[in-house]
Order: sequence, then structure tokens, then C-alpha cells
Amino acid sequence: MIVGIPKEIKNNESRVGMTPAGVFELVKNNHTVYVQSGAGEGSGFFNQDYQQVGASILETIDEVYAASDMIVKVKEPIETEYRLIKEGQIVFTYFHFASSERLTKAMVDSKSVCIAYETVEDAEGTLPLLTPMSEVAGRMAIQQGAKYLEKPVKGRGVLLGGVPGVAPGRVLVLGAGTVGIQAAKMAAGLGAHVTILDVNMKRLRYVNDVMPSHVVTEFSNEFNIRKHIKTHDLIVGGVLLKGAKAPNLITRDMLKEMRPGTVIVDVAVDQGGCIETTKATTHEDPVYIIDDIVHYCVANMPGAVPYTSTVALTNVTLPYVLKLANMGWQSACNLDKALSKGLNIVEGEIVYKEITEAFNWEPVFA
Ligand SMILES: NC(=O)C1=CN([C@@H]2O[C@H](COP(=O)(O)OP(=O)(O)OC[C@H]3O[C@@H](n4cnc5c(N)ncnc54)[C@H](O)[C@@H]3O)[C@@H](O)[C@H]2O)C=CC1
Ligand SMILES: CC(=O)C(=O)O
Ligand SMILES: [Mg+2]
Repeated sequence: MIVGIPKEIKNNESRVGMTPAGVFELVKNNHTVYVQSGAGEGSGFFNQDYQQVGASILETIDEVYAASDMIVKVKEPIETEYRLIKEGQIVFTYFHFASSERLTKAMVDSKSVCIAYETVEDAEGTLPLLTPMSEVAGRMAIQQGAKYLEKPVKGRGVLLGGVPGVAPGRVLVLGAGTVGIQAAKMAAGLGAHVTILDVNMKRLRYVNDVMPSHVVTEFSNEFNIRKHIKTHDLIVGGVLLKGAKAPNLITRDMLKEMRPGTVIVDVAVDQGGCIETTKATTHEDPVYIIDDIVHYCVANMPGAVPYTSTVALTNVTLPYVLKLANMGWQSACNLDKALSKGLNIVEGEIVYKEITEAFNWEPVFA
């Protein structure tokens, strides 16, 4: 199969869909790999690193899309990429369709085969291709939150760890999944008081078992959320309903209950966000303020630490890329149930029901 690795074009996105180690495996399996010139530079991988393991370098993104049976990338296609995607072409990447009707329509029209990293789901119900990026984003949420709590950037002026004689900051984490646990762990490590909420008691039991006693678990419901937003300095949104639009757990009117300078880091922004006032931002311009509440809603947080993220991502995507390249998408998905859950749009048909539900579209599949 011919596999193409384009350069990412989302704002400040320096990850790349494959490391030279991944290209090495594909070439060993007799596949042809085209890498766009400079695609890996932001992650520390240069054209010669890819050439040394057998890839050919193409100058433009148009050439990479035109030449390839399968595109392996990181972020959802951006508008200028829509026209490049061909009928029958496999596009293996993060899509987050439920947060973008426009992207969904464009991919339906392209008649390509869209396999979304974020909905590949194993027998235990975990999301192996989302997990490493959620680990990165969960940890980063505290780094970013701590920074925006500083007064010069309109935060409350609270040091998360406190100092002797002054109470530490308070961090409220919505969702005790991968993002939530990593955020809680980082915040706890800094010495902050952490409250973590989920609707899944198994997750809360796990957190309760493994975290120190200054990480307190509570059930997620409106009453508890309304209570805690008044007293916490940093709120991390890490909820997920697989493939669906995130639920709005904090509505606009609730911002008035918070203290000025409270910081929200809504990691769930890529699925539409779990705060009503969330709108996607970029690393270039990451925050905005509504009712004195600082919102950080960057939809590609791991893009800011591309070396770590590219390696972590391709560690988990490569086995699936190899299967797709070796067998074609039909046989690979027939044989691998986890991969088949990644099928979102197949040759013009939406095959993941949460996407149609997100837009109140009529289901078009059986
Ligand atoms: N902005 C960014 O750069 C990135 C965003 N993400 C996003 O972060 C989000 C979370 O991802 P993961 O932690 O991997 O998901 P996960 O599936 O591991 O965890 C989600 C948790 O949310 C919980 N939940 C569902 N409804 C809830 C409610 N009403 N209240 C409280 N908890 C609730 C679930 O029980 C689950 O434990 C996803 O939308 C993911 O795409 C992930 C990586 C990077
Ligand atoms: C998961 C995701 O959207 C990201 O890593 O950017
Ligand atoms: Mg994202």
C-alpha cells in the first residue's frame, strides 16, 4: 500500500503522524511511504531520518494526498485539506466529528474511509489511541492552569502548592478518566487540594485507592458541581461520552457563582467541551475571559510538546497502521474489533451513530 504522511497544518501543531521507527516497519513490510518535506521537523525528525529508513520525500501536501492510498496524520483535516481527500482513500487520524458538522459533511462528500483514532475501542471499553494524548493533555492541564492562575494574566493570583502558613490552591477535576487522573496526579504532586468527580463509581473507587488523601472523590451531579465551583481555583474539564458531544456540566449562569480569576481548562473542547462557554482556542491565543473567568480551551494541547506526543502517539497507532496497510481496511476491520470501532464515515456513509445524534441528523445506517 502507499502510505502518506502530510505535515500538520493546524495552528501550532508540530506533531507528525509517524516517526522514522514507524516508517521503518512499513517499509520492512514492503509498503511505500511518502513523507511531506519538513513534516517531522517540529517533533525533531528530519527528512534525512525518514529517507534513511526508506521513505520518499514529497515537497507539497497536494502531492502526498494525491499519491497515497492511506493518509496517516494527527489532527482532523483542516478546511484547506478537504479538497485533497479522495474517494476510497483511508484517512487515519483524530477526527472528533461530533464537534464539527462542517468537517462531517466534508468527509461524507469526500467518500473516503475515515477511521478515527479516538473511537478505536478495545474489549475492555478503553480507547488505546486516545489514551496517550489524554495522558499528555491531563498533565499539561495543570501546567497551563497554574500559569493562568497568575495575576498578570488575570488569574486569581493563587499558587497551587501554597506555602507554609497559606493553604494550597484547590483544583476541581470533572471526569476521572485518563485526563482526569493525570491532572489529579499532577495537581496533587504540586501539593494542591484536589476534588475529582465522575459518574462511574468504578473510576472513583480506583482513584480513591491509588491517590493520596488530599485527592477527594465525589459523585458528579449538578448539586456537587454547583457547590465546588464556588471554592475551587482551577477547574479541569475531562469528561467524555465516547464519540459524542460532551455534556455541558457548567452552564453560563454558573460562571457568576465562581470567584473572579478562577481558571477553567476544558480539555474536552475537542468533543465540544463540557462548559457551556467553551469555544476552541489555539496555542497562539489560548485563553479568553467571560464574566471574569479565564477559559483555556486549546483543542490540540499535546501539539505543544510534540516530541513526547509524536512518539507516544505512534507507539500505539503503528500496529493498526500496519494492519490496515497489510490487509486493507475491510479485512483489517473484520479481524480486529477494536479497529472496526474506529470506522466513523465509510465512503459517504456515517457508521458511528453518536455523530448523527450530535447534529440531530436522521440515521442513515442500519
Ligand atoms: N484538548 C486536547 O488537546 C485533548 C483533548 N482530549 C479530550 O479529553 C476528553 C477526555 O478524554 P479521556 O480522559 O481520555 O476520556 P476517558 O473516557 O478516559 O474519561 C472520561 C471520563 O468522563 C466520565 N464522565 C462521563 N460523564 C460524566 C459526567 N457527567 N460527570 C463526570 N464525569 C463524567 C466518564 O465516566 C469517564 O471516566 C476527550 O474529549 C478527549 O478527546 C484528549 C487529549 C487531548
Ligand atoms: C486527542 C486530540 O485531539 C489531540 O491529541 O489533539
Ligand atoms: Mg484535540
